[in-house]
Amino acid sequence: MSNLPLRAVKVDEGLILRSSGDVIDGVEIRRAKVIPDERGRLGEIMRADDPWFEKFGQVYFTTTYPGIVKAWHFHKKQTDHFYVPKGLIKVALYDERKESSTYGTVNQIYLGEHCPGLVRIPPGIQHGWMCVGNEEAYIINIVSEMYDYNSPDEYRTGPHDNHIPYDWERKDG
Ligand SMILES: Cc1cn([C@H]2C[C@H](O)[C@@H](COP(=O)(O)OP(=O)(O)O[C@H]3O[C@@H](C)C(=O)[C@@H](O)[C@H]3O)O2)c(=O)[nH]c1=O
Repeated sequence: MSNLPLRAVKVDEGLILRSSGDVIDGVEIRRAKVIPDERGRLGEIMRADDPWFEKFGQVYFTTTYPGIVKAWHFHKKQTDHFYVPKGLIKVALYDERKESSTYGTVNQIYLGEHCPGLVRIPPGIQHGWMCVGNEEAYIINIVSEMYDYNSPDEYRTGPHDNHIPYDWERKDG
């Protein structure tokens, strides 16, 4: 499948979404507050009175080594919220919900310690990321469901050879 062309759309201060159309219906993206001082940094991620907050399933971290792609995944029940405190990733999303107003749309956004932000991904959206920095990236995922060891809500498609109109190749310029 050939790539869909992506154009830049500013979604919040300092966060540029690249999209083949609109922001995917149900996806939310925002800049996150980081407060530095002479001792280090403190970053807010999510709180119980957050308009995005639905319910608590679990929080976990996962990491990715430079150049590695973790994709494509989607969930039938689970909503994900990604935050990247260390390193840099490009997150790609593809809406393959046939009933969606943004069906067929690709979104891509960079998240990392220099562009702190939170991305909310509802069920049914194909998603994944590539570590594009030169150090291991740390991803915190706040999810609405607990991981079911016997029957994970994880549906996977290979990262490169697939029906999704997006490729992970670096774009030099
Ligand atoms: C989530 C989870 C996984 N695991 C296990 C399953 C597996 O053996 C190992 C690694 O899990 P995964 O292969 O799912 O890890 P990973 O590929 O890093 O998973 C993540 O990928 C990105 C792209 C996403 O979108 C996330 O939703 C998440 O699925 O950890 C747990 O034991 N407990 C958990 O809570």
